[in-house]
Amino acid sequence: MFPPVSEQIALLTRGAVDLHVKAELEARLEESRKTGKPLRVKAGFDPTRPDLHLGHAVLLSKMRQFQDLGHEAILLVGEFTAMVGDPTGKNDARPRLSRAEVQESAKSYTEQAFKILDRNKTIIRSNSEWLDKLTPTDIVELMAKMTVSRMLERNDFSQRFEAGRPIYQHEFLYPLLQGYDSVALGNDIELGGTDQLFNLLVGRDLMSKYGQRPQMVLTTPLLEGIDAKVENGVVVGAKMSKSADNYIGLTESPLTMFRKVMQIDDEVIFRYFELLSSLSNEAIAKLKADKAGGRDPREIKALFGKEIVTRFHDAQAALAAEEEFKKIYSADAIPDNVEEKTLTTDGPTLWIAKALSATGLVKSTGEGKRLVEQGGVEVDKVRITDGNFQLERGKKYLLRVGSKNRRFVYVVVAP
Ligand SMILES: Nc1ncnc2c1ncn2[C@@H]1O[C@H](COP(=O)(O)OP(=O)(O)OP(=O)(O)O)[C@@H](O)[C@H]1O
Repeated sequence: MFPPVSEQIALLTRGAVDLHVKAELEARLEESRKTGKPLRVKAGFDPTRPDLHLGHAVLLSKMRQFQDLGHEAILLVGEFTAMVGDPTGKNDARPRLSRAEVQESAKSYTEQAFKILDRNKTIIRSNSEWLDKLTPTDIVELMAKMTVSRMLERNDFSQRFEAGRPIYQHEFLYPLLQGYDSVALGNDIELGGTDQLFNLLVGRDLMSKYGQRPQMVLTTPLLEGIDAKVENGVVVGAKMSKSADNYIGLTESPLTMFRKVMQIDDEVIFRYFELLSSLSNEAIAKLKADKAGGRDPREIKALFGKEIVTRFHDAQAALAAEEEFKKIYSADAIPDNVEEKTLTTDGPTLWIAKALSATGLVKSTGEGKRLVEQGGVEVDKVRITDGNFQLERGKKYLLRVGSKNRRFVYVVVAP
């Protein structure tokens, strides 16, 4: 019932960063073919915020591959652990959430996960099922299985410790509780982003210490946010996350998704192709060569934008989003619904900075003047850089600010 092991390995290891135990994975896949028992694959998400984004899609897509090969996916909702707060990558302890907040987020995000996972082949479990029931004795036993020095091996903890920043006791509990989830589930493998490696390995250790067969661990790359850049050939930037506001959410509208894709750096877009596109490596290499050969990078980004909108909405929405985007944002396009405002002036003319601030395109005349001098303003499609530029009474002008997020207003200066 399962495809040959070599085929499964080829697919599952594509794009995986750490696979600690490739030989073990081969052996367990072999075993599952013999017994007909699927591997049980765990991935945990803490419902700290109600939305999933393309970064999460990297992990969920790997999970989906396991499902497509006939294995069993366990989507572990970290209801309990979200209240503790994962210290991974954090300089400070996270704010802790209430149960009601967590339950609300959990509902929306399991639904969103089914945009990628096969609903009929997914088991959803919440770690409140077992963690709520742990007694103080159980917790002492759990804590006795890990040393403080092992915890301090973790970069974010050791850095905080050395810098004299507080590490609270409950933060040490987090990896233990996440690991205990694996003990409770008895899964064969756990998936996570590379930032989760420490937590996943704690789970592996704990399973052995509780006398179970230890889980295998497979991590997937972290997708950088839409604000990432390339420096010396390397993608640099924070990982995509809601808190950094550099994300593309799985439920965002087709136009928003498409617009955000078009905002991505011309080089960084290839990272998105590699991690999320269904194009083959050869096809992606060809796009890179096209770009080097002078192909307009916007065309390449639009290909990715359409693929993503098609995946999370549909093909028709993707075409419509591209059309709409061109209308609003392409070089000379003026959108259909530009507002018109009539402004009055006491003098013979109206100062451009005043017009910009009166229409709300900028917050103050100071900001307006600066923006003009920096070249961020067009009047009737012509860029102006004179901070004292004047508009004449009785005339109508089209003002535009911004380059990526362009905004327009028609201004009529009252006679
Ligand atoms: N940008 C990303 N790219 C790839 N994987 C990601 C990304 N962000 C989160 N993940 C992975 O998704 C899983 C669930 O992450 P989770 O929802 O707990 O978010 P998180 O990493 O704690 O984000 P945040 O710090 O914004 O709350 C983890 O395995 C994590 O590594």
